[in-house]
Amino acid sequence: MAVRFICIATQLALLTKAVLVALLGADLLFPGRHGQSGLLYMFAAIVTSLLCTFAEMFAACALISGWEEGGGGGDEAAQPLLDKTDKAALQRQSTIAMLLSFSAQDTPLLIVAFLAGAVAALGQALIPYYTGQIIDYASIDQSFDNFQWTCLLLVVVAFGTAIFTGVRGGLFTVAMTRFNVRIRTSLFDALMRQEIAFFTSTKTGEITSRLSADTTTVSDQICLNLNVGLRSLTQAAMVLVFMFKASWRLTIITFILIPLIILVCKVYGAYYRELAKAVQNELAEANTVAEESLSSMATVRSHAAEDSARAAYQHRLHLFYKLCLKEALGYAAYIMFTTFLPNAVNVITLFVGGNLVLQDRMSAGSLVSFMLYVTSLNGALQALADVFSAFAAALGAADKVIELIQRLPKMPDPGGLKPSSFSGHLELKDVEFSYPSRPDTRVLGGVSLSVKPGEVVALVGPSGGGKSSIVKLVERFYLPSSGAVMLDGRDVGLYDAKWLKRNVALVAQEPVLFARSVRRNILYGLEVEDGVPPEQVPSNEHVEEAARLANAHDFIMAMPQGYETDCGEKGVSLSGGQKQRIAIARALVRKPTVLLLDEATSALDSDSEAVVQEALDRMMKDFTVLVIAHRLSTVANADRILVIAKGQIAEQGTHESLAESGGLYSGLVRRQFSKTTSSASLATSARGSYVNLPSLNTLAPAAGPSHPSIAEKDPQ
Ligand SMILES: Nc1ncnc2c1ncn2[C@@H]1O[C@H](COP(=O)(O)OP(=O)(O)OP(=O)(O)O)[C@@H](O)[C@H]1O
Repeated sequence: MAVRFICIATQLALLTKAVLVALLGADLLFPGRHGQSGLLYMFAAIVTSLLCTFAEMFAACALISGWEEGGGGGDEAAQPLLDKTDKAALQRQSTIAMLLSFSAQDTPLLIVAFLAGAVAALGQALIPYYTGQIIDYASIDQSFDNFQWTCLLLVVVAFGTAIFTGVRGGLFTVAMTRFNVRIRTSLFDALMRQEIAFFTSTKTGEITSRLSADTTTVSDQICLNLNVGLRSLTQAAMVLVFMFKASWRLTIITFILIPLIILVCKVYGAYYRELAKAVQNELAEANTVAEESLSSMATVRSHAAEDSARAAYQHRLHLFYKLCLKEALGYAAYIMFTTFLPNAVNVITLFVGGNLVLQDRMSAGSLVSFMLYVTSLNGALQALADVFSAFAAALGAADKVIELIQRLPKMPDPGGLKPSSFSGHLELKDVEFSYPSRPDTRVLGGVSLSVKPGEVVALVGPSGGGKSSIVKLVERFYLPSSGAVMLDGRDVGLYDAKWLKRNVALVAQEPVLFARSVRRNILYGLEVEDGVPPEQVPSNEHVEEAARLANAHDFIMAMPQGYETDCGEKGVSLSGGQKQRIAIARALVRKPTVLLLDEATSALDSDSEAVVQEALDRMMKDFTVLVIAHRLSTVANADRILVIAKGQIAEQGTHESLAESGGLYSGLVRRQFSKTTSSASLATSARGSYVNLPSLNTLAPAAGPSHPSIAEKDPQ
């Protein structure tokens, strides 16, 4: 409301100013008819001009900083302006504060850059001044010495201006790069802090778009425009001083255009900001669609879904294109206006200035200087206008980046416990759990279990029963809705995160390797860069020992560069079985006390499975193990078996006791054996003597839900 009031007042002031300027113009064109009233008109016009300018600037700043977005309705006059800010407005202010704090670290650099810019601006203003003098010395005074001396001075000034302009540009580019690195690092740090649920509920394309496109927009646009903005502002200020010196009358005529330009910037800035936000969102959507297909190319290919993937991407690109067209139209209108404006100013100035020269109230050289000043001022103002709209676009992108940087993880920070002795007693006490993305679906309903040190406990049951969710809770990827997950009698959240991940190691269903050497993949999370003291980083011997235990050493040594062989992006250059064995070595090199095995062989073919399983069976003797198992041999060898169905422990006991109980487990075993007979005959005929035991959890219990086969679950 306050901003709107200022706008109305500005319009009234503009009207007053127009009348005053008209009177002043009459005085300039027809001297003497209005006596000394010209001076009075001039002062009045300056005062109103300044008022208009400040009012417009204030309104524009309010708009850009987001105050106005919270406005509208209610008893507005009774409330202070900031009381009416909504979430978006507060976000905008905190965005600006955060951006300033990012730049603050480069203050000395920016000060030097600004000073160099000020000197360059002075030089820019002196060039037209000396140009006018040269014309006067050559045409009116006909003084050859002065002419030559001023030409020399002009060369020196031009040279100095070029040097200081270069220094300013270089320093701002350095500041821009530092800002870029800082904002990306902060964003990446913030992402690393987020809870797992954030990554499952936010599309990866959206996150990477924030990290790549938006941070680039923010850093490039803000720094570049800060540079251009400061340069233009100092240039405009210097030029105005020289303009007044050349002719105060003409200066006032050109001065009337400043509020007009600011008004255009304000309207265009608001429009462009919204549009830029929409364009960025649309691009992020398109990226997400592309990424979904590209990251699952095998699935796309195996379903011959290339056309639908292309159509989905094209549809998104089309929406993006339409928005860009709208943006281009807005930009075209803006460019037309800002191109016409300087020419109009030139014509008016020439007309009035020519009259002043004819009336002997101004020299021809001063008029030439003045025309050059006007060109320079126009350039500076136009650059300021561009800066204004580019800032608006950058702030749109910055809002999203800063929002993400400031996002507080929805998991409490882990504690700092690092006990020197750890027996590995794992307990779940009456744990209830729902995923944050589906709070109404109860995944675990009051699960209590205890795995004693050195014990091997197998979790079996139908797909979707909640087995992996138990493992995720032990890993503290999520918090239980109620109940507690405990290690050695203490809540898992009390332990130091790094300590926990070293003592409780997970071998997941789908191992993920990174584009680095085999050795570094095994050492993942245990390097000096991870904050591990050098003496605690496992040695090469330890890495090889872990690889031997994981049945991985031989195939690693057979690779061209052994442990230094690059695994390729996501481990593409390795087979599923090889990746899984490296993942097992990665768990073993930590020398953990508790091992969590989440169907570590389910995604493998039977040959790989046999090798991996052998490694797992060997490991299980030495650790406290919670294993989600689908091989009968693993389950049968476990000290205890828990059958998890519909989020609860349906049965528990040893293989023998459960098999005889006639319950869910015995049904699973019976069905597995009946399948085994047919699988065995198939397997023996196809591959010799190895028998591929089918998955326990792919066999539906009589009363259990239907569930996909492993082949269906295979994410490819
Ligand atoms: N990230 C998630 N967000 C929401 N729901 C999930 C998530 N992960 C799993 N679920 C749901 O939780 C339930 C239990 O899943 P969970 O993976 O724990 O079962 P499981 O017994 O391990 O199954 P499987 O043997 O197929 O791996 C399922 O209904 C599943 O759809």
